[in-house]
Amino acid sequence: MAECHAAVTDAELLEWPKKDRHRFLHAVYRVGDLERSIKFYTECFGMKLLRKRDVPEEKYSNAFLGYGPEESHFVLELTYNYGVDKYDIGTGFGHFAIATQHVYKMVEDIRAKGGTITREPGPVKGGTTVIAFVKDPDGYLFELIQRGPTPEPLCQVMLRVGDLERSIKFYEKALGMKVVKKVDRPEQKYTIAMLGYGPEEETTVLELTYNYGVTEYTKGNGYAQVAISTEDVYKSGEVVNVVTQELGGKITRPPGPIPGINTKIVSFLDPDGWKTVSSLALFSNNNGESIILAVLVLRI
Ligand SMILES: C[C@@H](O)C(=O)SC[C@H](NC(=O)CC[C@H](N)C(=O)O)C(=O)NCC(=O)O
Repeated sequence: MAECHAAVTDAELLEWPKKDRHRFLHAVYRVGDLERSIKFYTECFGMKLLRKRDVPEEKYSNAFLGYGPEESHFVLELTYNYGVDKYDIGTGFGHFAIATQHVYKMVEDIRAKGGTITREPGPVKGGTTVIAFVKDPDGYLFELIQRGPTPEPLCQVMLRVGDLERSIKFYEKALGMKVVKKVDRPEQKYTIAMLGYGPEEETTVLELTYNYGVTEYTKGNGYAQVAISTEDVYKSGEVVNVVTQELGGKITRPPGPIPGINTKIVSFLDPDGWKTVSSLALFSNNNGESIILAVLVLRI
């Protein structure tokens, strides 16, 4: 009887992420020289510096960059830890992607400014979309993708996973994401799934890549996390608890406030060992009014 009751409760709980208001908020990663990164992202990628903050008591600074305000756009949160000028990016993190109408021109402009092009512009192997890859000053890769005009140029976070179907189930169940595209390229021996909350041409997606036969990657210590909004961090924590029991992963920080600031978080590991956190943030609703939502943060 008790088991039956628990099953019903879990089933009801798993409905919550489908109703929740999720969106990709920001990605956090560590850089060795904040001013160098700001110069590169503003001059080479055309991003705006949205804000900076220094936290001397904890010996770090942040810079927030992107193509629009944090209240409505996905942004990059760069962290500089005092005195640390180098990070290991690992093999699991893939890239961030920028959608542009002009990949060839953007590449030439970046090259002229001294940027490193690691993959020249041209159709993706096995497909037709024109892409290029650029390495930032810390070694993080940015894929440039040729597309029409988009409200969200910062369009992908690519992570490699060891079992794509398991990961898809995890992100669908725990975070209410949907598979918006799946591509298998047997010739190139990989499958990718784009997961998110809307069409990939309009909103940021999580691109999960499965390379045939590869189940393990290193995490490094550079890339940190992606933040996803939720209206109720406690309910989301309960959902994650259920999902991790079924699919793997675990909660690493239970839902609750961060001392001293008006932010609530929960953190968890996904089945590949990517971590998750949650917090509170300001957003604008469809009427342009500011509202407060809780935030889930995926972290590796
Ligand atoms: C448009 C969309 O299909 C892409 O851009 S996919 C990009 C493609 N991805 C991979 O190859 C993933 C597997 C790879 N082994 C990895 O782990 O990164 C890519 O990067 N293609 C490179 C190319 O030169 O076309």
